[in-house]
Amino acid sequence: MNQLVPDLSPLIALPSLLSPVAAHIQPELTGLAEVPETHAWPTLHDRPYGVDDRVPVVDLALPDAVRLVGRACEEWGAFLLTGHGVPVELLRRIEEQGRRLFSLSAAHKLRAARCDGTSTGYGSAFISKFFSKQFWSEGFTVVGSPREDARKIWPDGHQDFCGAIEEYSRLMDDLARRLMHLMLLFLGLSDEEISWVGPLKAQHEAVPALQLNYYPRCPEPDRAMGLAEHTDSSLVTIIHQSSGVAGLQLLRDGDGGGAARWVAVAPITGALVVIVGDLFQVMSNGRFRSVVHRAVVDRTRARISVAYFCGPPAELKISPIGKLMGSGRGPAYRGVTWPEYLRLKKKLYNEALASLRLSAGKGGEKEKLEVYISS
Ligand SMILES: C=C1C[C@]23C[C@@]1(O)CC[C@H]2[C@@]12CCC[C@@](C)(C(=O)O1)[C@H]2[C@@H]3C(=O)O
Ligand SMILES: O=C(O)CCC(=O)C(=O)O
Ligand SMILES: [Fe+2]
Repeated sequence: MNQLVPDLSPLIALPSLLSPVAAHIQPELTGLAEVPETHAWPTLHDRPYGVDDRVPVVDLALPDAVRLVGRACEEWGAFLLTGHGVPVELLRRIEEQGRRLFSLSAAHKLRAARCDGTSTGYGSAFISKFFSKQFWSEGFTVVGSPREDARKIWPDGHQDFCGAIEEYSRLMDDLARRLMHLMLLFLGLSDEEISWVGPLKAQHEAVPALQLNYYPRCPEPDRAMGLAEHTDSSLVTIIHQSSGVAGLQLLRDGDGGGAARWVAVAPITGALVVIVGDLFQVMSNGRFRSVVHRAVVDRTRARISVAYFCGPPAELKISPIGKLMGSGRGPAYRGVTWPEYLRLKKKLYNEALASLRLSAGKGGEKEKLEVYISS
């Protein structure tokens, strides 16, 4: 899929008009009879819907998982994953803890408000600052340990929440590494080429990043936006979504240059959603594309999603892998570290990836293979 840069001009907010903290504070949305003007999005249905498109479902337990994962990443930049081995009980637990958090009063949740200068805690997703309309959602961001923020909310009762987040992050990290291993095998790297960088992983641990999203039910779902279109900055993202409540949509390129369309990701019980992130697009020199996605809301049911962002260790520069460039082709992107890229994303939003692009002919000198995934 081409890197789609949406035309945000009608919705761009004048940041100076927003107070620094106001952007993170949501009015109580549950129970409103209509969508207030502050949350009414005029552009929700600007693109057609691909009602016949089916997001691929990949069973990780199948012997040809490498091909299935690789094809889905090439063609869609995302897929539904079954056979992943993550216990249903853990998915239930993390969702329950999410509901426990979001059902607290606004004042209670705001004890852990994400403020300017901090990147963790309770508030709207940071991309909300690029829009004049607010999202119909609330978020809770964890980077590293959840304990400090969770203690602000539950001085004595944070153990269950933190235990679930920590166990979930561990399992998601293992799964993300397994998936990236398959993705690199599909792209033509050998086990040895992937595993020689294993020791790097031990030296520099990647910091887990996780986002709990809560989308209250909405009286006018055609007017409200849960989470605006974006790509993820990660290498890969794994999402668990409430079963039976649809909301996640992928933007799919039109065939033969036709109009791009939104495709709904079915909320299949127990299936996780895997999304290719911007840093994998860089690492694969554009062979796998990060997919533009968004979340819409439901009239009768609230929805929860838990997104795990797998990124590289902070010190490691991610560059296009030499072997994937082919003879005569140079790197399409300059190398970047995860923290540097997150900063770019916060400044440039959906233009961050394009800002790394090297123009043709420039950057012929291949940067050294810098991947860290162990076998
Ligand atoms: C690791 C991260 C990815 C993320 C920024 C963050 O530091 C934690 C929150 C993540 C999230 C979730 C919602 C969409 C998104 C674009 C955003 O506003 O915050 C992503 C960020 C990202 O992928 O850049
Ligand atoms: O709610 C969803 O399914 C999408 C969440 C998402 O895209 C994100 O947290 O980055
Ligand atoms: Fe996302």
